[in-house]
Amino acid sequence: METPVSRSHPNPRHGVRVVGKIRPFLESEAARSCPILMGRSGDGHASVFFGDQNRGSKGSSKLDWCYGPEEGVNDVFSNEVKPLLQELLEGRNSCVIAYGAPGSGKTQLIQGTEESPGLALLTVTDIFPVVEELGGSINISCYEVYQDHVYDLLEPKGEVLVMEDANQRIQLKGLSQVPVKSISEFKDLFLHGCDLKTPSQNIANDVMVKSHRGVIIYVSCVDKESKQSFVAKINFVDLAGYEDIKKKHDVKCTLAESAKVNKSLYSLLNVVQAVNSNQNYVSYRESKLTRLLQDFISRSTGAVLVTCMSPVACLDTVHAVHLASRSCQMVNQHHHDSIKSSKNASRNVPSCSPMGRVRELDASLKKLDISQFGSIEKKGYGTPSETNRRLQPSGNSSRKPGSAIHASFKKLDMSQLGSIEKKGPQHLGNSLRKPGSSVHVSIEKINNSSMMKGRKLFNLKSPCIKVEKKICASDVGINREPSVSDMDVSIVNENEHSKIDDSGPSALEVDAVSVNEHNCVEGLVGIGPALEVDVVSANKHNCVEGTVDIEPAVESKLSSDQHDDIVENLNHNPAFDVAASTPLLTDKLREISNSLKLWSNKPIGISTPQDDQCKRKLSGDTVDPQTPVGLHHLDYNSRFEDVGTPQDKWRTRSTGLKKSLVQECLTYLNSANKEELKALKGIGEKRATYILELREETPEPFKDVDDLKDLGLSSKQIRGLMSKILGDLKHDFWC
Ligand SMILES: Nc1ncnc2c1ncn2[C@@H]1O[C@H](COP(=O)(O)OP(=O)(O)OP(=O)(O)O)[C@@H](O)[C@H]1O
Repeated sequence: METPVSRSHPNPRHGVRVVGKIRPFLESEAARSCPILMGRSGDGHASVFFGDQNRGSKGSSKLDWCYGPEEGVNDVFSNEVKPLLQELLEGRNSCVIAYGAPGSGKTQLIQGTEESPGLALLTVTDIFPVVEELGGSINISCYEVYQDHVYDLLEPKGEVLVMEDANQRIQLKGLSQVPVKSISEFKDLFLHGCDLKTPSQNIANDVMVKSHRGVIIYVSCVDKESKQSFVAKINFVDLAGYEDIKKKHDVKCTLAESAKVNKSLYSLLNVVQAVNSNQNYVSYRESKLTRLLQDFISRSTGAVLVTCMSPVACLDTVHAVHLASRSCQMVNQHHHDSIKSSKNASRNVPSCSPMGRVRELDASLKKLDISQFGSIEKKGYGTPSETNRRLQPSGNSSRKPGSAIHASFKKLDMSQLGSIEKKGPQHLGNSLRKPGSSVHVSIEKINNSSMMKGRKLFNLKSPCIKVEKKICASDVGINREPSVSDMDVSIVNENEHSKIDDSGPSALEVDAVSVNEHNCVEGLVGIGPALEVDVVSANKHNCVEGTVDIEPAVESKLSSDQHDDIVENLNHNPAFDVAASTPLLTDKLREISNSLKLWSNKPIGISTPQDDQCKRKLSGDTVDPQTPVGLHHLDYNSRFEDVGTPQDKWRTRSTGLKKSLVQECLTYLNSANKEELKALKGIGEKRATYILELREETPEPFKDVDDLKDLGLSSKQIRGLMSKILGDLKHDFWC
């Protein structure tokens, strides 16, 4: 273990720091080999190494910082928690989360013991005198999240409801707040009061359960300067242990229980990642845990997620740290910057739209350290140097301001999980392009059966080329900042190997394209109405990896055999195993599969003007791609209206129909009067009154089906409720 390096404090402390803490060896572990090692850099970051035997699942992970076994809880407190307390006393919420595999020291870190206090007790000890001096007070709540339900640990009653008020603050209805008048009172309540039989144990009949537990410390004070009173809170969360549910299972808790725990942990890490990469949409609603933490984890609050590790590497720990690593600030900083510039460059799709959200979520995948997915690297591709040689530009590489970029992506081999190779770059010389001229990006996706292709010409009021990495500015010589927002390509990062072309009519659109130093295209690529490639990123071997989402084809359709082949390939791709522990990727794979199914189900009656060209390209001829003529005039409706059986049309529309029916139900619940509400299945006097109360706080409290869970309704009850509403609507319609 190396000597500690002093850690830099980001200032101000916003977002979530993801740090590691390796606990000391226990007696039983001392004799064992394969310790976890760490390295810390002078610029305030750390890497955790897992040793040779874990190399298969990636030998190291980056974190925002890491504390070694020789460092105590006090070190974590002074470096990570103290800066948050400063903010707490100024009225800002914050949060400290202990995450990790079972037995990694989470409870010891958060709760500790009388002799060796954890972070929560150290916090109260630290702030108590200050709050007293300010004439303020401290209250606490202790809770447990078990199977996506929240329970009070200090005054156990029914379930605690997690709700959002009119100011979009989270209210924990039914969670008691107990005043604490001294540090010893806090100790009694926190260390001993919560150790009685918990609600989850009651539910599970005394069986050992896996649940998240937390203590919220509320500080009520009067601001010295403004003389205004405020309540700020800090939440200490001891998460249930992350466990690979595929391995031989602990008989004490069920598989379903572990799966639920992992799901909530994934959703938490997704939230942390979204916050740290400054995404517009943060999926707090994914689980009760994230909903509960909504007020504590945001860009405007400070938080720290401590990834606890046993000192001996085991697979659960390795996976837990890898997952944490993708959410850390350091890993997401670049992505944050690129999203920011992407937003500046502006696109037609507003980021708050569902598609925008999907794209932002997908974009986050790109910032995964791709070597995590080493197993999906395209084999036989040559070393980076070989690749570079092959990709040397053949023409004059100098580029003038305003010149055009032609990024051509060829060969989408679905069996490689959507690997896209940028082949045969050619420079078209000093193709001058003035502001207002166009960029032609051609996207071509060809698998063995020449699936599809398409391209986009988009107009630029000014060049939108951003120079990055190893690009020599004099070589490129292009304006670095787009000055006009009217452009379809948000970011184009190019290097000296990029190819230029500025011909062809408009057909498809591309969101963001970047080229890394190995001449690989990476970024977020959305291709208009015809195709959809969400995330593409490149690894160091010049292979593009990521998630590819393909929307209904325009030019050709997959036969069911082709579809099965692709799904089969995806299923047999070693990456799929890795994906199982990487929720976003798994979700995307599911989406790919669904999209492909949908696709193969739809007969598309569009002629395939590019067929010949596809064939020519497959046969190896280098031909500049041509935009499908008139493709952009077609919208989905016109494409599907005149083709297929009524059943096909129904399938095409049913998703939209379902969504609108759900929306109808929510609108009904947001507007029905008390009597109408009470006439619904599952809604009695109490719930109807409660809904009306909610409406007073927020005019439309139900925006999502998940919101109905806040009424304490089970999924079955929600289905019954919706059936009743829809039944009534149907009745009204026919009468
Ligand atoms: N800093 C430490 N110093 C000494 N022992 C420690 C330390 N941290 C943890 N331990 C010991 O390691 C063991 C596991 O710790 P702990 O119960 O905190 O893990 P956990 O991650 O909360 O486990 P679980 O997920 O099963 O609740 C305990 O025996 C604890 O005493």
